[in-house]
Amino acid sequence: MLHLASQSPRRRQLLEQIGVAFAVLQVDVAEQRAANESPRDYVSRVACDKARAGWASLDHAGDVVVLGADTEVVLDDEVFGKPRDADAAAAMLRRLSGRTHAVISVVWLVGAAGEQCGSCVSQVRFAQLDEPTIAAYVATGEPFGKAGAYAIQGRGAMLVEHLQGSYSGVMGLPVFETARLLRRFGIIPP
Ligand SMILES: Cc1cn([C@H]2C[C@H](O)[C@@H](COP(=O)(O)OP(=O)(O)OP(=O)(O)O)O2)c(=O)[nH]c1=O
Repeated sequence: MLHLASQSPRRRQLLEQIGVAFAVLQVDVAEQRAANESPRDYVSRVACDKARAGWASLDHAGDVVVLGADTEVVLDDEVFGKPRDADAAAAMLRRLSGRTHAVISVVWLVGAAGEQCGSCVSQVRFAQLDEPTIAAYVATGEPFGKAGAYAIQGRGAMLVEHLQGSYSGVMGLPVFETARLLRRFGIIPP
């Protein structure tokens, strides 16, 4: 049985999209990048921490596999997590305006058979955003709870001029890489 160690509705939606049955686990993991930790290593560590915390919370009866994932926006080696308020959201969007940033998504599966990960890095180019556009977007409330203060699956799609990489990865769970892992763990057929 697959357990999703995530509160993200996007991750639930993407797993449902590929027809996988799963249960949701609540885990609480600190998201704090260490000094000298690369953005890629940071995202991977947090995703792994989520999966391990989920695994630790279960009694391991039966064939249990836990999925943890993390997604962050990276610009100039700076990691943009979820904005804490409207000012922080507007500041992130100002920084992303007219530039190309990376979205790193890492997924870990933890089970009795061991631990494995998959990852993807997408490049997203934002249109030039003026202040009224930023203010109107923040006022929709959509930036909250989203890394980089936007949602490509929502109104935020209007800000994205170009995407190279994985749409589902930007949304929070790279489906291709996730499916490959789920096959290896016997959750979906080969
Ligand atoms: C860039 C981008 C991010 N996001 C979301 C996906 C993730 O939910 C969130 C990044 O935060 P995460 O810390 O990866 O995930 P989370 O806090 O939502 O959920 P949990 O830790 O319980 O697994 O940003 C979008 O929905 N659309 C986007 O376009």
